[in-house]
Amino acid sequence: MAVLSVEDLTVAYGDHTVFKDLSFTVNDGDFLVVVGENGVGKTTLVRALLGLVKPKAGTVNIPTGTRIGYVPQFRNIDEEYPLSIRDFVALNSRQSWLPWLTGKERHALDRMIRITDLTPIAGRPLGLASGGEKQRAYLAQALLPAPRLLILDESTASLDNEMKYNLLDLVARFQEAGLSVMFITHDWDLAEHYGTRYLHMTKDGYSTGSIDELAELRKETVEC
Ligand SMILES: Nc1ncnc2c1ncn2[C@@H]1O[C@H](COP(=O)(O)OP(=O)(O)OP(=O)(O)O)[C@@H](O)[C@H]1O
Repeated sequence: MAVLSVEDLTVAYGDHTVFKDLSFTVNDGDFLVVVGENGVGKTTLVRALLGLVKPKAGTVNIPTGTRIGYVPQFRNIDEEYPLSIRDFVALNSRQSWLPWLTGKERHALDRMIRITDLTPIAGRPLGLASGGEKQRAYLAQALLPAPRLLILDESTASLDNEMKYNLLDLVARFQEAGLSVMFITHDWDLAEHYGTRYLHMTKDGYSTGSIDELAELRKETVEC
């Protein structure tokens, strides 16, 4: 079943059309990798999917009640940031109106912290965490409400290779359990390793298809 289907989507900032007539679908359990050069509109697409920019034309269809988790491209967390890793992850946990966490919420939080290997450092201020630890905390926060679709915008860009694979292995475990993933990246190796489908955006248009087709496309493309 489709978690997300985009039809003939056109987004512009003023007179500047970023992309035009874009159509693709993400089904349950898909790992869609979105690749393309700087400035082709990958982040703009995510913003349109999240309702942060209004499309000029076309539609974004997401079944009612679908939860979306989102890990953005940049976050400025400075060293003074006061929340612990645990409290930061917990910001996304409150499902009830109560000002404190219920037993069930606390249980889900502890479980997520464990799965994302944050237990030994959960009490540490987020601002003092390493880049990789921060990424795991952002991921844990996004996954806590059990989204059906997770959008990762360049979430591995600042990590070394081993950390990139660690983080995405974690994401892949959730995908095996049914999560759909949309991963924006410049890294075609990562895209081929984890993706099941691809969306390649260019200045002149786009293509989409299975991950095997991405491997073919890669041979013909200079940008990777
Ligand atoms: N708020 C805005 N107002 C006007 N133009 C914008 C705005 N945000 C982005 N743009 C422009 O839209 C185009 C697409 O930007 P976007 O950030 O979506 O590209 P991208 O593919 O994510 O790039 P990158 O890979 O460098 O992150 C760029 O030309 C950018 O300058």
